[in-house]
Amino acid sequence: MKKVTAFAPATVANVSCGFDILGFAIDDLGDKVTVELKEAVGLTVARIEGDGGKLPLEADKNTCTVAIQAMLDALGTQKGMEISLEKGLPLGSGMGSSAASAAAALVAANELLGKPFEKNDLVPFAMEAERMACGAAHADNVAPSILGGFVLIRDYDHLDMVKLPVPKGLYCTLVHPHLELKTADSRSVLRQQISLKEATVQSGNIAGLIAGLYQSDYGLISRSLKDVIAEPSRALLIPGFYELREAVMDLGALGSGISGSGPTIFILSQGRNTAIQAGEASKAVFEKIGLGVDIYVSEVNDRGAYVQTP
Ligand SMILES: Nc1ncnc2c1ncn2[C@@H]1O[C@H](COP(=O)(O)OP(=O)(O)O)[C@@H](O)[C@H]1O
Ligand SMILES: N[C@@H](CCOP(=O)(O)O)C(=O)O
Repeated sequence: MKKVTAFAPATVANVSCGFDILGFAIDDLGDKVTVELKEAVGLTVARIEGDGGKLPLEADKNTCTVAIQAMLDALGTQKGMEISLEKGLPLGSGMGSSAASAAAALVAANELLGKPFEKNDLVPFAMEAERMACGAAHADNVAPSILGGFVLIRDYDHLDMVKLPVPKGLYCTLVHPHLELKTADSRSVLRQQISLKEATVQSGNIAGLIAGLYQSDYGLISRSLKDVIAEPSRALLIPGFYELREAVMDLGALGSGISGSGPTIFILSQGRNTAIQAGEASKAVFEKIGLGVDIYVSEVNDRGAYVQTP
């Protein structure tokens, strides 16, 4: 085998109360990466489609190649590989765009090398790509993009990751306003200190959300979708954020929050109908503001990144 293509999905990081420690994967929407073995040692990005010419071709600046290089370094080997990227995700969207490219590249390269790594082991390599792209090696996009489902990162020092159960009938609506927000920029607006009271509130909510997922307790999930750490600073960067919340809660959604670092907003609902209605209500909110939006409705994707058969 000389050439492998893999797909990796979009992700919602943080999920309100889980700043940097929780994320889940979305169906269908994502990036596709083809990796081809070459004689001459070195990694090259040959083609990128769907990025409007915005992404770097340099191997040390593209998340595909940075992630693969980290994997080759761990193997203590060098290879010749040519990468082609089909960008399915908008940049700086809060849907884990940089992460999906890295995840797809790693799954393709790992397959090409005869699978020296389990999927779990690929996560630290993708984190190196996140470090390069947004200044922090956070795993809450790359882990769910690679592994699928809801993934909790309990601890970064030992990269202790836990895949959580997904209640049947849980749907996500993604509302992507046509704005670009770089993760590095929306990390820079965060407060570096929080009070004891805020830490207590946030811990209660993350614990509640996880218990709610295990018990398929929609009421508990809904009550726990609150963020007192990142949302207060970041919501100011997203017009219509609070109006949207009011509109979707009125029609029975479980909750809404900033997807990753924004500007995309995620809404969780019990059942597809509510998720679709939440999307329509959100569109109306943004139409009033005069801002275009794309709406996606999806279940939680349990598969994560996978190799595509030709
Ligand atoms: N292959 C890639 N795909 C997406 N973004 C990349 C890629 N390589 C480098 N980047 C950089 O990562 C940044 C986008 O990532 P980020 O701000 O984290 O977006 P998102 O919020 O959608 O995850 C951009 O500055 C972009 O230049
Ligand atoms: N935990 C990170 C998640 C960033 O997600 P992205 O999709 O915006 O890259 C953060 O909140 O900064």
